[in-house]
Amino acid sequence: MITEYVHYVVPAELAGDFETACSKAARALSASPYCRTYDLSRNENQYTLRVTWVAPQDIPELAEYQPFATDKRLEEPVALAPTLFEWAGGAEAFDKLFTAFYRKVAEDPVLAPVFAGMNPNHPKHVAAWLGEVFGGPKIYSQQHGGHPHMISRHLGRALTEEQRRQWVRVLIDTADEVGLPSDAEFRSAFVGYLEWGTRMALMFSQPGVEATVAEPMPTWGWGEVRPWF
Ligand code: HEM
Repeated sequence: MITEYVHYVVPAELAGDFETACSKAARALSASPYCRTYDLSRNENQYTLRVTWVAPQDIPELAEYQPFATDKRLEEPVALAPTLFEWAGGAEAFDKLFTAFYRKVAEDPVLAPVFAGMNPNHPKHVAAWLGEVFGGPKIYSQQHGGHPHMISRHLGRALTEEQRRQWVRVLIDTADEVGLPSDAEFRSAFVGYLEWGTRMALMFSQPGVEATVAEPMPTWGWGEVRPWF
């Protein structure tokens, strides 16, 4: 495992082009089996790209922006925090969570009608989605159509705030029931993603919304609080 940092100084008039190139690079990073996490931070006209690679080969360049790269370095992480996927218990934990969740959904007066025509493999697909977002294998991207497919499954559904809240509430109850880690750090990251993800799903589902489906998979990390390990 290795972390790459690239520091860029980009003139204001090229900031838009730079960010477009970064979105393109994000899609490549998201699809790369060698890339574990990435993020881009900005401070006025300075950007820092941080990428954690499984192996140091296959590192793509933002070629046209190399002239603006002022510093590039590779670091062996001293102690890399486990991914949320690993901390949660891996693929088995996510399968267990969503199998139990959709059993409860079928009995829930608010959610059952929404999922009445659900594909029987839906729980497995959502488990693969969340596992990948949380740093697990890129199964949803490689086998289930990735971000475009997930977004397209919500388009036009006109979900309501009541349904969104109930989805979150039932999933949190299920997480307790199946014994997902209950430490404050994991739960804060978990609930943070659920809040973000469900609000995005609600937004994309509204009538007339045309989503940019070609966005890369989101990746979720520990956020402000890291685990004690
Ligand atoms: C963090 C939030 C969410 C995530 C990660 C998520 C994930 C997904 C994924 C991955 C799919 C496509 C499954 C496939 O590939 O077959 C999907 C479909 C769907 N989602 Fe969501 N979803 C979220 C929020 C919601 C909410 C809040 C609702 C409604 C209350 C909802 C309703 C649906 C429905 C009805 C489908 C289609 C199910 C089917 O026919 O198979 N989703 N969702």
